[in-house]
Amino acid sequence: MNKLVLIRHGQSEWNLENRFTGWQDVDLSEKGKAEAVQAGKLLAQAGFTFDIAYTSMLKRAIKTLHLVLESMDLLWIPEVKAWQLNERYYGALQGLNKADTIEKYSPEQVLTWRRSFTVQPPAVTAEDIRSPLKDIRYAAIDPSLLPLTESLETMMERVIPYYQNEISPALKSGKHILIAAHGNTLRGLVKYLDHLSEEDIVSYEIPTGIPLVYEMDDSFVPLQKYFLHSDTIGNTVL
Ligand SMILES: O=C(O)[C@@H](CO)OP(=O)(O)O
Repeated sequence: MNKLVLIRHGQSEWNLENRFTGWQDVDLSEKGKAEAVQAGKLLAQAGFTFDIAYTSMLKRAIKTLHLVLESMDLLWIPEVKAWQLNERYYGALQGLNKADTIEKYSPEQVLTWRRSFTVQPPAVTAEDIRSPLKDIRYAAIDPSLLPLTESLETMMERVIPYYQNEISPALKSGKHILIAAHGNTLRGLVKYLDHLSEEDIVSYEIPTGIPLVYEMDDSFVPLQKYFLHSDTIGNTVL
């Protein structure tokens, strides 16, 4: 049985403050750190091990990965940081409070910005302080690839090719893989792996800091998936 483990970062400071985050590089909250440590303990207890890990260029995912690996005594494994695994770029909404934004526009408008497959939130300008073009960590990347806003659909245009070209070959070579990323990055990956429709993915949510385990057949077709909670251990089917 081939397994692939995905984990959304633990609760971030802006999850806690209910703010649109996207590519803003906010830290984990204390609860988020504890979630990551607990996830690592559960993975170790359930007998998981990893040969390589993939994460984004944002510290909430990187720190989650490190806390998980530290809990598993696997800090030594190779890790790859890829901007393609960054959270969906939330454009000009980044930094705003979600409840205030509902008040200012409407619940329907905010829901559309948050969960529509195709609608992009308002873009930032290239000069905006939040623009990836202003961020040194993306300086080596072709600027035409860097987003100023993204829908789930356009985000998947970077996430899925990265999965197909980098992660899937490693999986097929027999490596045990952990991906520590973000709510929407992982929603996009789940949509791809499970062939979900645009309608189905709208209501699919991924909690912070809970490992999502894919079991795959010999052709790496997903057979089933489950969240690893303490009560899941010993009972791997949800
Ligand atoms: O703010 C964000 O970047 C994301 C994830 O926290 O929020 P949402 O749930 O609205 O996609």
